[in-house]
Amino acid sequence: MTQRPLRIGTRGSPMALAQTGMVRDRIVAANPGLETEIVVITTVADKVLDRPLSEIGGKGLFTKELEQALFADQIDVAVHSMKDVETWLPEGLVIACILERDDPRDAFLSPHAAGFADLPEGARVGTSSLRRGAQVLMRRPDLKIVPLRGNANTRMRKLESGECDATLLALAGLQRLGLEGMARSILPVDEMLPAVAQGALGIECREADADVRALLAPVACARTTTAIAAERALLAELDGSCRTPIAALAQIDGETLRLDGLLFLPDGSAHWGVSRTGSVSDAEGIGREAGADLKTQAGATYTQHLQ
Ligand SMILES: NCc1[nH]cc(CCC(=O)O)c1CC(=O)O
Repeated sequence: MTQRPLRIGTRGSPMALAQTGMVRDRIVAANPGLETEIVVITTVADKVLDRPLSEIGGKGLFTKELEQALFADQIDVAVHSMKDVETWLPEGLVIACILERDDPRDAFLSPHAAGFADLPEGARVGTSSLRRGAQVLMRRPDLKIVPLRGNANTRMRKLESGECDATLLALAGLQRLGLEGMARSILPVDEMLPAVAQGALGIECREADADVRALLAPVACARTTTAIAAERALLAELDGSCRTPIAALAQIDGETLRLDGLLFLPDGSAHWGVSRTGSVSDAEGIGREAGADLKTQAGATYTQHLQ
């Protein structure tokens, strides 16, 4: 057992602080009497707020500084939205634990409309997510996608002030902020397939830190871990950059895992889809095959525009 408090690293956005508080409570519930300390770390994604993340480029914009703090022994664990975690982790770090997934769907927010069907022709949808933008344009090519950055609270403020007519946010994030009432509707996954790992929280730590891993083990959710393994295997196979709009969702029913994946051109003018079912014991294999299938379908378009 570690004697000093468990130092829990997190970004400082309201959503990150809310979810880290929830994760801390789960860790303490599983390890009664454990002392903890929340350590706020600022990341590139928190500093650069005027440009889409896909333009800033590189990976790990939400995670790099937290990982540096793990290596520097300033924190013992880092709490992440698994959606923000890079496909490949740096040598020496592991996602030791993935918690039970919250609702993976996206919510629709607008002062004027209850859903896409209510938006007038040419209305502005604020999102800097290529995945969301592409799926909006697939169904409503008349809508205009406008960039909208900042944390969830900032984006809601920009929506209120009229920078756009509607926006999309992860329902799980709204719930963690206690703001699910802001959702005018929840988009079904066959209309808006979520990002890989959306709604799942993970805890990263030093691979060799057996004491810390023992503290985290009881809060892990096996079913979510399996679903995320399939989705992340799909992502790894595509080796997507931040400029690659990809969506994927694994759903588990008993011993059967179903993985749906979509790859898009950012303007929504083309998309490729895959749906595979198999045994939960083959989650990663299903993900790899689904990713390879998408890559083959997109062919030259993939290497030219999406890689
Ligand atoms: N890109 C930032 C981000 N990372 C994770 C979430 C949502 C929470 C989650 O998926 O766990 C969000 C905000 C959003 O997409 O609305």
